[in-house]
Amino acid sequence: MADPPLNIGGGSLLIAWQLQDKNVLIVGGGEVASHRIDSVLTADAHITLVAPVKGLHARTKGLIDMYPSRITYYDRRFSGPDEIHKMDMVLTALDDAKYSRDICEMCRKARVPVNAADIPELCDFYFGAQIRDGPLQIMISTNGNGPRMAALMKKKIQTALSGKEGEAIGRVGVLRAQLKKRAPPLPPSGHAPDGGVLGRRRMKWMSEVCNNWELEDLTQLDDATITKLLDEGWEKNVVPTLDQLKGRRKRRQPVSQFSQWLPAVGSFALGAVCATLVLWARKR
Ligand SMILES: C[C@@]1(CC(=O)O)c2cc3[nH]c(cc4nc(cc5[nH]c(cc(n2)[C@H]1CCC(=O)O)[C@@](C)(CC(=O)O)[C@@H]5CCC(=O)O)C(CC(=O)O)=C4CCC(=O)O)c(CCC(=O)O)c3CC(=O)O
Ligand SMILES: NC(=O)C1=CN([C@@H]2O[C@H](COP(=O)(O)OP(=O)(O)OC[C@H]3O[C@@H](n4cnc5c(N)ncnc54)[C@H](O)[C@@H]3O)[C@@H](O)[C@H]2O)C=CC1
Repeated sequence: MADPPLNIGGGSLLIAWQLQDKNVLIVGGGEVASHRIDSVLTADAHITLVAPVKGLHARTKGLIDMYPSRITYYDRRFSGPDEIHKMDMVLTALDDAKYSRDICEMCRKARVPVNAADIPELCDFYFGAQIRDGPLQIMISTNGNGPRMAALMKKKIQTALSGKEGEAIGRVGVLRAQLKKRAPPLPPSGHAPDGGVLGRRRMKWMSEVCNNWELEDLTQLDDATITKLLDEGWEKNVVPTLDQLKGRRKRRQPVSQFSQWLPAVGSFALGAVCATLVLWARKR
């Protein structure tokens, strides 16, 4: 095994926090709060939003109207620690740093994780620039150094993506779920009778499918093709290609312009050499 790195530390923990059906309190209703609402709704949590109506940004207003069953809105100022206790997370986006500070303190006492958009040093976690394509979620963080730089890095990364990744990953998710049904990770007893041999074979096979298949081919994994891949691949312990599964001949590699013209150019050159030799021989 490789040695552990020497200069470890100085970063933050990058995790995909599961918030389904959890309660998130957002204090403040400006533009920053509106983007917090987007992020929290994407994670399927329930939002309690506390902000006086006169300070609401149009975007925030729109979201409150659009998702009445997912956002419980209170037209008032934050009222105190009682608002925090039942929360799984608190986000403040206020124009009043003193207030943000007080709320952070209350959260710390109640051991509720908190992010204050205007006070990085009091945040338990930071937001980042996000790229989302279905199940693919990429977060770019500069760890508080340059939020605008995170937005610029996002644009760079976006240009490197084809747009097919989310769909391909979604289909891999369905394949994995079907495979786990055929070869369950653990029996109800919680103890693998074969010492984990099946589990290791399952993971190796799954990794090989991801490694060997083109992204484009993975997007073609409809339900019927998944069943076929499991029958003819997993059950026989091989990883067939999409072409093999569909009974197609291997697709030809695209030929370059040059190799396409090579035979014609070659024949012409050979003809020219022969003609020159004949003429030269006649002259002599
Ligand atoms: C620490 C952090 C806390 C947190 O918010 O979690 C934080 C803090 C602060 N941001 C401030 C300003 C700006 N923030 C942005 C933009 C974004 N800020 C985001 C995250 C974070 N911002 C966290 C660190 C993330 C990291 O380091 O990677 C992004 C990535 C995600 C998001 O907010 O959802 C989102 C881009 C998303 C996208 O475009 O995709 C822009 C540019 C713009 O709006 O285009 C500016 C103006 C230019 C500038 O200052 O750089 C100020 C006021 C500073 C002041 O008053 O001078 C503070 C407070 C302070 O630093 O004191
Ligand atoms: N982290 C980030 O990405 C960024 C953070 N910021 C910071 O985020 C904060 C919010 O920015 P904006 O949304 O543009 O501000 P904003 O001024 O548009 O909104 C502030 C909101 O807080 C509400 N508010 C004020 N006191 C309140 C209280 N006691 N209880 C409930 N609600 C209250 C106001 O009614 C308003 O809705 C600012 O401090 C700003 O400096 C700004 C840009 C980016």
